Amino acid sequence: MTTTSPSRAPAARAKVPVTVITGFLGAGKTTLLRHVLSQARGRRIAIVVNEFGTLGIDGETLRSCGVEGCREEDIVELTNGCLCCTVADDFLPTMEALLDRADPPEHIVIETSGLALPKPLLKAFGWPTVRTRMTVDGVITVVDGPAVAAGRFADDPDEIARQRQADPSLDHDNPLAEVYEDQLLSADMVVINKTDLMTPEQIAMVEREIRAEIPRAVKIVHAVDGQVDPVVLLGMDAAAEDDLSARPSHHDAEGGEHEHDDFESFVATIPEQASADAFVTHLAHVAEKYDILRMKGFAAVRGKPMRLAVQGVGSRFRHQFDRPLPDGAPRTGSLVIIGQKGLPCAAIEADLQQA
Ligand SMILES: Nc1nc2c(ncn2[C@@H]2O[C@H](COP(=O)(O)OP(=O)(O)OP(=O)(O)O)[C@@H](O)[C@H]2O)c(=O)[nH]1
Repeated sequence: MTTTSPSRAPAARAKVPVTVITGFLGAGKTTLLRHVLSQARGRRIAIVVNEFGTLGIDGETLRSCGVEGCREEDIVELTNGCLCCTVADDFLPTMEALLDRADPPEHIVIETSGLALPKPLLKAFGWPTVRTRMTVDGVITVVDGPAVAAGRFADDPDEIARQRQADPSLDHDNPLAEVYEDQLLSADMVVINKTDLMTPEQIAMVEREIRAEIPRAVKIVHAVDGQVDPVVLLGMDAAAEDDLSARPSHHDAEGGEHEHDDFESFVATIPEQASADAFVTHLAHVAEKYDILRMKGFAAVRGKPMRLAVQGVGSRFRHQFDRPLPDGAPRTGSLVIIGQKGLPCAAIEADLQQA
């Protein structure tokens, strides 16, 4: 026989489960979220999207997902900076507003920005205004498998040894490694994504590396285009907000301060392009030349009534004509460009003026 404390049961049942999806820039979070929405089977899921960069492209991508039953008002964007820094101002009021709706969501999924450290967000679920009303069902960390296999998030051991002589407290020389590590350490489940671009040996190696990184038993799944059954992703019942000490973070070490000063982003306006393929080839070249981490946005192509959506992670690009450009709209486009601090924005912008 199971016994339940009568005083706890109703409150526990009333809590709305919240799944947090984290993962570095371009790992495939929005793609995974689209898949979840396409498989929602009538379940009322609200989405909160936070982006680094102000164009709101993830929100747009999700809104144009074309999934039946996916309502525009269920997608809320927070573009005022990284969630981990704006918890009290933006995040909590947004969550409360969702819960106060006449038809509150059955499940909320939060997509954090690719540069967010998830721990401050998890801490926010302990705040009195939301603590009794929602719980973190699970933290899903999406990993760009090929990027890990290529050593994108690895430190350089020689460089660390050299820097430690000057500063013994230093534990990373690669700013990407810090963000990646924090995101892994907060996970209840890790999705190794983009396995279509990996050999079985690379997948096994990345899985071993991830297991070595995380001190707890965490489920690891593999995916192509984020296609993991929502039954696996949602309903983990982890109550992560009660388990924060098992999820160490660089944010703790920094005394709760976290400026995103290792990275920078800007928006470039793009003239109408002569050809989609030539444009994307040029973008890949620019990404490579300036070591750009992420580019995403839209462009107009001569003679085409549809808008060209482009997504670049490093120098790997995907593009598609996704929707009609409004009549009379200027035939220019916009791209968000994100890189490490010191990105030569003016030079990149100049290179992108080629039509
Ligand atoms: N080849 C391949 N590409 C993928 C896969 N999953 C996602 N992508 C592509 O990777 C790019 C980035 O995917 P997103 O889902 O936008 O990544 P994200 O993590 O939401 O990106 P940010 O929000 O900018 O951090 C897009 O061009 C996707 O189509 C995959 O499994 N294989």
